Amino acid sequence: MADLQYMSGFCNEFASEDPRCPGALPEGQNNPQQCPYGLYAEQLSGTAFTAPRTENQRSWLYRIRPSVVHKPFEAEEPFEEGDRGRITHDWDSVKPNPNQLRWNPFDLPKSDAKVDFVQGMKTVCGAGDPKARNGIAIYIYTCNVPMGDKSFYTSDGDFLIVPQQGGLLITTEFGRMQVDPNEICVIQRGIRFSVHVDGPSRGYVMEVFNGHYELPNLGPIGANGLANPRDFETPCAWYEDRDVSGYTVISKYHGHLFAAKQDHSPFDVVAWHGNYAPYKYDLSKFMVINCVAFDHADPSIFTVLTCQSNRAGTAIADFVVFPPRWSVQEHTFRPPYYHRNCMSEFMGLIYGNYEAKEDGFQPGGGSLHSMMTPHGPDAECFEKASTADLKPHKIAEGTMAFMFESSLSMAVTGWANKTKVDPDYYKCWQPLKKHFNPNWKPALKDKAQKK
Ligand SMILES: O=C(O)Cc1cc(O)ccc1O
Ligand SMILES: [Fe+2]
Repeated sequence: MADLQYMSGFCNEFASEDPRCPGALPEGQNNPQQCPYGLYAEQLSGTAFTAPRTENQRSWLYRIRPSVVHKPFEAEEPFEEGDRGRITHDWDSVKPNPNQLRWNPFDLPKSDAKVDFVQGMKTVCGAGDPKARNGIAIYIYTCNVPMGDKSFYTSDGDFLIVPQQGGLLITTEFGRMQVDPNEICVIQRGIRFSVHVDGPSRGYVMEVFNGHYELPNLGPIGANGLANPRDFETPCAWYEDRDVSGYTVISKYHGHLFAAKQDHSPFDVVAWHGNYAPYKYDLSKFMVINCVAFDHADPSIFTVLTCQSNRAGTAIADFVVFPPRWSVQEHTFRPPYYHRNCMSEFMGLIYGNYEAKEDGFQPGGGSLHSMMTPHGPDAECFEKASTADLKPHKIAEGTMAFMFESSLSMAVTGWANKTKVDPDYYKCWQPLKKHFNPNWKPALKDKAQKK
């Protein structure tokens, strides 16, 4: 395992030099007539030049060759026959499907197939258009071989990657990071990266076509809590000076893949500074807040990262986790409530199970409860939790479920409509019994509880 170095903090103004080239960052200016070590200066803008200072994101990269040294991009051939559209933002070629959807674990590549991260990425659902810079896409990747002399970037948005099986050693222009299951990383628009895996690997990706992921406001929670800024880790500069004939750079542009050849590795950034840089985060560091009196708090208390729309408090995308925690509420139905939401909820499971559906929802699978589609605990969960002894319980131990929640109404792709869909999902709610009793009277115990 490579010795990887990180810098701590969320979206800081970082400055990093590969230790092999001390002084590679120009002093006091960005564009000296000649950069130290004969490097080229290149700016990578993550916001408009004129974005307010509090939102402005850009980095300066000092590299062996500028990124522009490549042959023209050409449309990538589909990986397999009939595979065209595995990455797509065409939401209109498939009939809408408002049903509750659950996917069994997505298949890992067969052992005799060689599939890398980019080849194994497929769009599950999404909405909007990267051309208009408004929308999101959710992908599943399954792969089993490193990308080798190939790198990838998306011109369309920022990637939030959630590995579920198999660690990812990700080389980026800013340095290298190891991202294992129960960790996540964000790689922003334009940043080239190459994923190394050691075996069968699977995970989830959410891409936002506008804005950037940020930490949620904490409001009355105060100055600390949830995902704390210092627990985010950004790689330190690392470069390779490697001439390679036929190195491939893949670009996702307007939802299509394009490949360009160049004769060197793009990971030739010797030093960089700025606040537009990839980062990773270990979900076990999330400082969980939960209800300690009564009632079920909305899952927004578990928000790790959010990408806001222009409407105050309404997210284009929230990344929410359901970590191990104590459940202590009194006279309360403790699991998630029954729900119809003006947001869309895609859920995934990294390991273990999920409180509201202990069976059927499996690690490496997924579920989608679309806008206003009813959902909630399955019948078994309802019966158990309605009569459970309400002592303090540690819940979700050894589990990590998560949710990508969006104010956009997402469409499901043709691939996802016919792959690993659990046709019986709806059945988990059918046994929910009628408990209505028009002659019901409050029990003495209930009155006492409410005092
Ligand atoms: O399981 C879900 O649907 C996600 C969810 C969890 C929760 O605690 C409350 C509401 C909600 O939608
Ligand atoms: Fe929900």
